[in-house]
Amino acid sequence: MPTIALTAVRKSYGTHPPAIDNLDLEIPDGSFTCLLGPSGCGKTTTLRMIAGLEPLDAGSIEVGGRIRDSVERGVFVPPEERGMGLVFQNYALWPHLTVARNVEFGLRVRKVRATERAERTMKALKMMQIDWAADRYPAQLSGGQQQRVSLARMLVINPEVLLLDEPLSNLDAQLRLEMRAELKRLHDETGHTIVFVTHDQLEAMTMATHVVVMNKGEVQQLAPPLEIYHRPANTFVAQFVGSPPMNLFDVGTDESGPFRGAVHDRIVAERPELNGALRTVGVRPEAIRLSARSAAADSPPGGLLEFDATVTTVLPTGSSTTVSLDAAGTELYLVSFQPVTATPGDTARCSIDLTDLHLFDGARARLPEPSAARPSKENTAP
Ligand SMILES: Nc1ncnc2c1ncn2[C@@H]1O[C@H](COP(=O)(O)OP(=O)(O)OP(=O)(O)O)[C@@H](O)[C@H]1O
Repeated sequence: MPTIALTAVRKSYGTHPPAIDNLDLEIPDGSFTCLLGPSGCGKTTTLRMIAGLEPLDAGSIEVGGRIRDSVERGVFVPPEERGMGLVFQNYALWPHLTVARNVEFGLRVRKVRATERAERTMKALKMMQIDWAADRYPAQLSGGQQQRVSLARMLVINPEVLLLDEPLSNLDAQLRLEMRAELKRLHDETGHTIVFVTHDQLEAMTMATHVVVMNKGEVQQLAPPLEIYHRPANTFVAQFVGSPPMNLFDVGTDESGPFRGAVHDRIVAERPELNGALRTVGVRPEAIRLSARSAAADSPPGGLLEFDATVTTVLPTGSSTTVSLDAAGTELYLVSFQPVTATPGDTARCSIDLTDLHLFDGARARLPEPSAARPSKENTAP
C-alpha cells in the first residue's frame, strides 16, 4: 500500500489567505490517517487534492513514489486513474438500482466479465455485512445500511487508497459507533491506506492509527492519537484535542497573580534551563486532583503542585464529574472519576503532579522534556 506525500502544496480559491499554504504532509503507508481540525481549516480541500478533484496552485502529490500531480513538472493524473476509492458524507446511491447493481456499477464501467462481477460484488457486500440486502433498493435501507453499501461500492474496485470525507456525519449516535467499529475492522482486514476527514475528535482518536491536526491550512501535528493527546506539539493541539480542553495559563516573569508566579518559580527551580523560555503551562483536567483541605497544606511534598481554588460549578455526567475552579483568578477545569462532594462556593485543595504539566514556549510550541539521560545531582560531583 502506498505512502501519500504532499510537498509544498498551495491552494487558493482566490481569497486571502490561501485555503492551503505550503503544505508538507506524508501520510504513512497502510495507515488509517484522520485529518482533524476546526471547520474551514482545509481538511476537505486536502482530501480533494489527493483525489485529483481539486487542482493545485503549487507543489506536488506523490502516491507510492509515483507523481500524481505536480505543478512544476506539468503532471496531472485524473481522478479515475489514481486507483483511489472515495466516499463522501452524502453517499449518493442510485435509487432505481438494487444494492447489488449499485455495488457492481464500477465493475461494469471497467468492463469486468459478469461472473467475476457477481463474485466481487458479493465479496464486498459480505465484507460490509450487508449481503443480505443485495436485492433491496436503497430506500428500503437505513442510513447506516446505505453507508455500508456505499463503502462496499468503493471496496469492490479494490482501490489502493480509500478517501473518506465525514462519511458518518449523517448517522445517528448509535450507527456512528457501529460504523466506526466497522471501518476499523475494514482497515485491519485490508491494510488499505485510509484517509478520513473529520472534525470530531472522538472519531479521530478512536479509529485512527495517525491523526493530522490542521488549523488555518497548516499541519499542526501528525502523530498517533495517544501521542497527540499526551504530547501535543503546541497549545492549539493541546486545546483542540480533549474535552474539556487542556487548561492553559500563561506564567513567565510577570506577576499577574500569585498562582501564576508560584507555578513559574516552582518549575524553573526544578528546571533552570527553562527560565526565560517558559511562557505557558498546560494541565489536562483529569490530572488535577481534589483533596480535603489539610493543615499541612502550606508545605506540599516534593513533586506536587498544591493550591486552593474556589469551586464554581459541579457537573456530574454519571461516569465522571467536571468541576470548574477559580484559582486566584485562573479558571481551571477538573475531571474526577471519583464521587465529588464539593459544592459551588467551597474552597477545595487541589494538587497536580509536576510531571503531568505540559510546558510551552513564547511561540506556544511544546518545550522539550528533560532528557532521560540527564545526570542526577548525586553523580555530577567533580
Ligand atoms: N469552492 C470554494 N470556493 C471558495 N472557497 C472555498 C471553496 N472550498 C473551500 N473554500 C474555502 O477554503 C477553506 C478550506 O475549506 P475546506 O472545505 O477544505 O475546510 P474543512 O476543514 O473541510 O471545513 P469543514 O469541516 O467545514 O468541511 C475555507 O476557508 C473555505 O471557505
